[in-house]
Amino acid sequence: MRIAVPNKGRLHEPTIDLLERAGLHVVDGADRKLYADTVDPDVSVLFARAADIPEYVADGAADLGVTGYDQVCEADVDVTDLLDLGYGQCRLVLAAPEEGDIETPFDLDGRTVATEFPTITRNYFEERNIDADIVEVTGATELTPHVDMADAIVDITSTGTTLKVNRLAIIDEVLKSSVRLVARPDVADDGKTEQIRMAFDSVIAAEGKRYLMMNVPESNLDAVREVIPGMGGPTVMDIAGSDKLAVHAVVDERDVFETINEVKREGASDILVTEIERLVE
Ligand SMILES: Nc1ncnc2c1ncn2[C@@H]1O[C@H](COP(=O)(O)OP(=O)(O)OP(=O)(O)O)[C@@H](O)[C@H]1O
Ligand SMILES: O=P(O)(O)OC[C@H]1O[C@H](OP(=O)(O)OP(=O)(O)O)[C@H](O)[C@@H]1O
Ligand SMILES: [Mg+2]
Repeated sequence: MRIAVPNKGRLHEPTIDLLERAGLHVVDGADRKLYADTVDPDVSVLFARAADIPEYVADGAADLGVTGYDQVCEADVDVTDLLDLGYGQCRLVLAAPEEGDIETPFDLDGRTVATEFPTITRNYFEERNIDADIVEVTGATELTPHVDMADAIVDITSTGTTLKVNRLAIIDEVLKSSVRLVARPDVADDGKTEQIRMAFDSVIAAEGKRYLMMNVPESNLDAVREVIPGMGGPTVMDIAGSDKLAVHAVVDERDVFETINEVKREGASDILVTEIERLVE
């Protein structure tokens, strides 16, 4: 099974990090290498541009791919969206100069729109019966309205800083995006694919969770149970030679502070908090 992952850009590092945490450590993935093995002999990695990944998966150069949903839509190929990986969150928006006369998408009838996403943009205007002229650019899209190349743009925004600096206002949201795990349809139901999807899913499930361990006098167990917001209730174990019980629970990171104070009040001691790498439900 070969997974295509971004070779550079903002999605590269978080994707390598995700592979690591999912237990698919990349072996000898030196800079500029095209392929690398992972610790799993059945899984290798292909490094490619984020924009090329959907095509590579559809064509069979890779079986699975990790890339932005915007790139999946733009490529317009037949791949199956298996899992939202949660990072790389951004929006594709239609934007025009703040001081201009464009206030709605319909003001772009007979006008020009520059974008790195011509397919998505064309579909957007066609669905609304707006006859806009699409100009494809490969970067610095935000500049085009200021050099008379376009009347508006369709581009990515997340914090909004780039639009603001370039005095552009959002007219409409075209698409919401985040990074996805995609598969070629013929391997989407494969056992190995499911293993990889589950491994990624377990990493996402563990995010923002902590593992809480403590010792509790047997007589206080019910009171401690009451205050632990853990998933599916805590695990309770006997401690040999002690009248205390070991209580373990998975708790939301934001509840840890409050929970520790409460269980201490109910007689818990030797409290340990650890990070969770993966959580398979
Ligand atoms: N500002 C942003 N915030 C969040 N996600 C973003 C942002 N810009 C891009 N992305 C996501 O990351 C993907 C790849 O963008 P990135 O800029 O890393 O690649 P690239 O532009 O192909 O790389 P490069 O510019 O180095 O050639 C986009 O398709 C989108 O899904
Ligand atoms: O809303 P913001 O937080 O300002 O982000 C938006 C910017 O981020 C992306 O560019 P990137 O930084 O990837 O540079 P690039 O044009 O070289 O790809 C995108 O093309 C926008 O220009
Ligand atoms: Mg970019």
